[in-house]
Amino acid sequence: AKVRHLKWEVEYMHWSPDGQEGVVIAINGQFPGPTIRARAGDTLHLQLTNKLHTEGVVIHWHGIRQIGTPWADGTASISQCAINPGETFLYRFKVDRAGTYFYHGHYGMQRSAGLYGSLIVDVAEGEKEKFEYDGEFNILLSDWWHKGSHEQEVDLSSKPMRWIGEPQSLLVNGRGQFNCSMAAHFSNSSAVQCKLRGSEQYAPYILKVHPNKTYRLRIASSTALASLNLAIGNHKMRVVEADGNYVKPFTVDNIDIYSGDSYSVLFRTDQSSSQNYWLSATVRGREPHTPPAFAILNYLPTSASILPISPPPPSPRWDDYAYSKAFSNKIRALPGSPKPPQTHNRRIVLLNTQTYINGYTKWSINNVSLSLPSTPYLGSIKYGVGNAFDARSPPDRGPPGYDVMRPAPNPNSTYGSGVYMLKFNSTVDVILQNANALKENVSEIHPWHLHGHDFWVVGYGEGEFRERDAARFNLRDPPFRNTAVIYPYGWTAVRFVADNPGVWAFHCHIEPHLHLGMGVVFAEGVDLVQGLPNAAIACGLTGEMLIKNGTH
Ligand SMILES: O=C1O[C@H]([C@@H](O)CO)C(O)=C1O
Repeated sequence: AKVRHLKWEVEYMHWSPDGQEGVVIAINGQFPGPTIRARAGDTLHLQLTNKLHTEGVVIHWHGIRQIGTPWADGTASISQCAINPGETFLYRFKVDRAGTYFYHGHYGMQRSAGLYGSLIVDVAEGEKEKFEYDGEFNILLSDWWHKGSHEQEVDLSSKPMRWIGEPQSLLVNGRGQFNCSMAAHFSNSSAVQCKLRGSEQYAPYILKVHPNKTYRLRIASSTALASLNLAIGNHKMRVVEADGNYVKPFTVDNIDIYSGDSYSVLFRTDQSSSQNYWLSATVRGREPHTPPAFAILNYLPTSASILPISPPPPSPRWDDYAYSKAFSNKIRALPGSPKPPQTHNRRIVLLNTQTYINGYTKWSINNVSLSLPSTPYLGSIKYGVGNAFDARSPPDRGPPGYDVMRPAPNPNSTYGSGVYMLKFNSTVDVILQNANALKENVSEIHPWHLHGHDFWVVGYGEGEFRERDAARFNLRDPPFRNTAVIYPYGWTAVRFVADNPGVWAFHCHIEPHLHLGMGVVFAEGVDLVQGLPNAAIACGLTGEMLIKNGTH
């Protein structure tokens, strides 16, 4: 195993992700940020310098569990103090398991501003993957708005809330087309055909393949909002990995991918090599106002500039939830994967509701809308600093008798910064309970992401979760993941072991929803945390503590 040294500078730059110029948060002048490639067991030693002139920054390593390094999780107000302009922070952590991961900003809405990139961990030297392939590609999916992220933050925090709406474009590896479509000739919209030379910042990503080979396609979604369906025209995909864990392989025409998810699929280049093919991503779960994203599967020696002659692959209707649920249900752990404990110590039901606080629109969990404290939890809990956050734990259940099928009779909630204190090494069930939003007959998809752990996705259900539903949990081959979706008016049950000392966010990965309070905070074994760097706690009340102790 190696120590990999990286030096990154984060700064705004002009960029045209979709043909219209805006500003993005770039890393070392790149958008998306550089792809990190390491081997399982390696340590990343990453010096991050904040070159944003007037705002802090942090980066979260999505899917990396940060075992023993909770201060490196990159969550502002939770694991560390935001890195101030001009400052350099050292992220040092182990990538302990091969898989497809990514990284992104976790402060305000910096992910929406384009702060993201891929993190690929190969198997350790001398080890073999559990499946074979001749080559691989990596795709990071995202969505893009023409309105800047700061204005979006203001819109969301206004009274009444101004919703950000649907993205203008979907991006594949940071590339999309807004002013034109590569598939205009197949569509009945007024889109004009793109005339691209290939050198544009928004030219499509090209996957160059040789015929009759097997390729691994790594896919991760860093979208701020959009749930997606991804397909490769005329090609089937065999799903082999989800969120850094092997799954029992299964073959499909297309996959659903929610924000925070990652997958590996294998595909065989068994089609005519005199043509190229579409790779497309379309919106699911929200009425689409965003055209599909395209990349080109280019069969060599055919020229990449020859557009596919077949229409883009069909995608399911945006509101065909049965289709999505069928896909979710196909995802099972590969035999030999970690098995869930057969019993639990605590069951927490998290009711997801859209609410008001003094007329401001919020998202709330058990009627509490997460409001992050100015002193990061990890330091304040470790050092027992008082009054850093709400001392009262948030509730383990929503209001009794709540009707998840209807708008709440009383839609008001309150702010909170309390923490779910989990007993170290205990087994925790969390039931994510969806409900009707503020408007009648509206309930949306929310992909929930857990930091510091993987969980077993042990069940999905419709309507309100009842204790007897637990008898149907899949404790035999549930997938081990870090992100799980809740479907409209449904519930999703996950189980995990609280065995990683630290303070961990668990939240909806839709960035505007998190910004509006849709998350909770778990803490376990914080007294066991070692080696908290001063730079991670040098703000707020822990910063004052450092000064008093003369360590500063
Ligand atoms: O948080 C959200 O707000 C809007 C809508 O509910 C109010 O405009 C929407 O679709 C969300 O996901």
